[in-house]
Amino acid sequence: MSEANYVLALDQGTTSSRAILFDQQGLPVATGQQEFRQIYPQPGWVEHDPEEIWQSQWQSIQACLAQANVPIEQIKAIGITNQRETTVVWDRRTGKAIYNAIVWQCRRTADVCDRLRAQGFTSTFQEKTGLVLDAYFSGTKVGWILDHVPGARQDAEAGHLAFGTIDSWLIYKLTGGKKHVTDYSNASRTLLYNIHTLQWDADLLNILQVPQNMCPTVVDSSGIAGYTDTQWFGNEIPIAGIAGDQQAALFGQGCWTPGTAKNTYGTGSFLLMNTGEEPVPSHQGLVTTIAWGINGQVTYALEGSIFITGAVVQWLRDELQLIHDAKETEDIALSVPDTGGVYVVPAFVGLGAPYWDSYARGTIVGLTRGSNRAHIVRAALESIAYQSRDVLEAMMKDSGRQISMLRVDGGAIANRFLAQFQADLLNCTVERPQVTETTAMGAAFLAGLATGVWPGFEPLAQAWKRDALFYPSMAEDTRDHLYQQWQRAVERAKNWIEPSEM
Ligand SMILES: Nc1ncnc2c1ncn2[C@@H]1O[C@H](COP(=O)(O)OP(=O)(O)O)[C@@H](O)[C@H]1O
Ligand SMILES: O=P(O)(O)OC[C@H](O)CO
Repeated sequence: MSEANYVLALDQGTTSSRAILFDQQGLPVATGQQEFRQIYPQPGWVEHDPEEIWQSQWQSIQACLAQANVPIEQIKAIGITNQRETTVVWDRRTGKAIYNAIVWQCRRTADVCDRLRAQGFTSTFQEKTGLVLDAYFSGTKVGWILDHVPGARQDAEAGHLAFGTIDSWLIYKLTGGKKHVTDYSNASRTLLYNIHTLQWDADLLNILQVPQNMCPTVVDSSGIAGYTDTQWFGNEIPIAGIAGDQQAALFGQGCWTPGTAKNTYGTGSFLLMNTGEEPVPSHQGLVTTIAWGINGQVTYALEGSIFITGAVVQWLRDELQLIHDAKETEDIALSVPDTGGVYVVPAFVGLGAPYWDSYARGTIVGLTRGSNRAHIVRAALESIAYQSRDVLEAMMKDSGRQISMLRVDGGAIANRFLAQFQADLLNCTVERPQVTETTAMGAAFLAGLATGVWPGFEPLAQAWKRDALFYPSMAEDTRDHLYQQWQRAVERAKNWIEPSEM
């Protein structure tokens, strides 16, 4: 009997760590999931404890393997995918982080970015990294840790400290401290990596005051980066896939050719379009990023990063207490024909693409005596689709391509009202896969490609199966009117707080 082959994907997300075992058909056969603490030391600041991240990831692996009951020898590879930009600095001498991980959502370095912009560095960063000078990305977070942890700067200059995004941290742990690596896609989110020369950029490291010796070695997204230490699984399993979660989802959605695009609806939303082997600069508030690198050849993408989408539904549940469960929002939204002119702009942590306004804050406009719970719930769901349209419009302008089909995934797009409204508002067909764990699937694909579990792209394409198509059916004038009103609502949310209030 021939031996079965499996690939273990580790999906380290913003609120939980997941482990999913995929069989050779690309189907998930077992899952483990573990949440961990969100730490909010001040308004606008978000941290995670790196040890808790690791522990939750390890617990999720154990739960997954217990469920699967598959011999370890049949796990041919591990693929890692992660919340991006979140920054860990650890001491090589102890293997311990010197400060909590500063999370992508954290706005603590907004003033540093303001200063750098005022000094005229916007285009330097944009040209070299494809990114916007924003607190979202890792570079200013590393600088903050070096400036605020006593002795850190001296230790960094002496070569004792290592910087990594979450993929690097997990690989460091899994390999028993032997490897300090990251892949092209994660490196491209740091503000320190030149996406054209494919090197850490000396000028940028100098501007942000980060010693180059702290940076990980950049490796392929699909390729053996190291082996797990025997303390974890008994045998050594190759770590053969690494990608930031949004790039992994692009890969898992089968968006392998230029012009194909996906949107993920989780806490935030991330719309990415594959642009092929040439980086496309953005003039519309998007970022240019590396999708993946295979055999040293990188594929680029345009990305619109939206900070709050599914999280607006959590806010309806936890803060406003208008709902008990996210699922209820679908029926509630459908109980009214429209929002009665109400718009929710969920700029809770400022606005990301295409506005990049750290000082925007959330607002509800258009309220009347007749506005009720259903209108607000519906407006909150619609805000997810409007923000995605803001980004899709920018993407079509930047790339010069039409997007007539959008692949979607993530927890919130299970909502059929949202999926249909999205198709209507974009005037584009929305295509949802059966396996919505496309992020983990992408990481598994990258790892399985490198280790011969899948000999090429053809079997991967067969593993992707459609669940549903949503066709646009809204009248053009209705679509235009709704969207124009949304844009007016966004204007009300922009530039709301003072820098001193951060
Ligand atoms: N049926 C639903 N309708 C609307 N939003 C939903 C629904 N189910 C889940 N969500 C939202 O989707 C998000 C969870 O999606 P997930 O992909 O697990 O996110 P993440 O990986 O960012 O934690 C939550 O913010 C939740 O509020
Ligand atoms: O953990 P997620 O799924 O919310 O994704 C976070 C993104 O990678 C941030 O850029």
